[in-house]
Amino acid sequence: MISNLIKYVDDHQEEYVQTLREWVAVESDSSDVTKRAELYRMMDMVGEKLRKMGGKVELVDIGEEQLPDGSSLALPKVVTAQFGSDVNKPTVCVYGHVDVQPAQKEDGWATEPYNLTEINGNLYGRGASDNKAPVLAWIHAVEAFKALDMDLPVNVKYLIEGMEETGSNGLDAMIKSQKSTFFSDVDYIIISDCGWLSKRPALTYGTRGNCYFFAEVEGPKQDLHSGVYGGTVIEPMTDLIGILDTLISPSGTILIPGIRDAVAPFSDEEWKMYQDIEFDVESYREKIGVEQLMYNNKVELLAHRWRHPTVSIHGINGAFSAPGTKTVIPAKVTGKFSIRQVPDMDPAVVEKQVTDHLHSVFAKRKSPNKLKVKMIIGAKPWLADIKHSLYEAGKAAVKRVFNVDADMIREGGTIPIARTFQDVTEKSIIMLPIGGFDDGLHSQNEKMSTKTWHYVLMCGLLY
Ligand SMILES: CC(C)C[C@H](NC(=O)CN)C(=O)O
Repeated sequence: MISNLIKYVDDHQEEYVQTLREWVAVESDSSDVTKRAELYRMMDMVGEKLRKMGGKVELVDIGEEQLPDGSSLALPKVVTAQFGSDVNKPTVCVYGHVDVQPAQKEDGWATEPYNLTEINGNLYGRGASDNKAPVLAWIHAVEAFKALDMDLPVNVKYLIEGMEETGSNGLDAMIKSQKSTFFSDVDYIIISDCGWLSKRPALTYGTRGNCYFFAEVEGPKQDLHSGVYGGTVIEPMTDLIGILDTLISPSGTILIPGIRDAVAPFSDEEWKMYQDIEFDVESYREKIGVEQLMYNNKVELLAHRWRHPTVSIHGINGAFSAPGTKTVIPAKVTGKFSIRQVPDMDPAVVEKQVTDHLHSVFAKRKSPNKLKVKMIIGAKPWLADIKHSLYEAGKAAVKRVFNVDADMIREGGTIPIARTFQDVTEKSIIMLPIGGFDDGLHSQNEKMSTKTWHYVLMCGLLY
């Protein structure tokens, strides 16, 4: 009986928050190699949780990653688990990740990022929304059935990884190698690694891809005093900023030749769908805290967020960034930027276009410094068929829990493995967001609302 399940979930709220608190306390930052032990510990905790629920659990070794200094480091194991193997039932596989983006209190957090703190119905902590609470929601859904000794209506598998935030290293190969084993009986894949667009619940049918680049400019043997040497050497930082400035215009036009050639045209049907979505551009602007957006028209804004490519410059390694006034000329600097790409762009083509473009503009500078360009992540975009029965089931579950129709949305961010699931396993995927529109993913004060978490967990039960 669904009412027993809902009562069980209602009665276990405190326990759920406590488990999330324990998970958030683990600094499972996949981009920081010094935190790797924490990431290994996190994967063990996930395995343990699923094992205690009676699942058939494996921690799958996916090999090593090569670090820029030439050394190698073991990737965190991928946790797989299985609940039920009834051939008369469909099998769904829930994918999620438990690694997080970096976070420090000094970045401007109001609370300690790794100490889950509840304020006015929101749970603040790094990874609370991206993606620890959503992973736990799916675990708690099955746990409720098990605890009440109720038969699961479907067989459930889990695939939980620890490298999503750095491009899901090693996971492509694991999925390919397990196509005819772990994935052989999987009918559908569910991902809850995204957020709603507004206060309305949503279903997500597309994500952008991500090509992440390092552009390194190297000059003198060591850092130099700008008073002693300034004016006599061609500075790596000046070169780097010069070439980064040729990537995108102030109004957002990407300047890399050919980059938009493969972008699928924006159809009238899409235009109509975007037009029908309830979305207030002005509150979006206010929430971000900017005076002006690139587009004030709802359709154009959503289109540029979801289905046009863009360039973002993320940082410069080697640059002086402390609060003081060091007067240095850095000897070697690495610019980090990424291109969010959309159907039908291909990361291999983007890699060549970007590399050729940067070398060409650098050559024009006639600088004696050395430029190296490397693509670090090459994750493809993903798009689902919203007419698939998976989306019909999703819409029905949302309608039953929230009593409103789900917004059909796309995601500007990337879930690197989504497209691999689709291409390799040939199974259909649905994204059921368990994050609020204002959760602050990757940002300061990331949070999960207890209400959203609770209600979407119920959607999971009904799904
Ligand atoms: C390739 C990126 C690092 C992936 C990352 N994914 C998410 O945030 C999904 N929760 C992104 O920046 O989009």
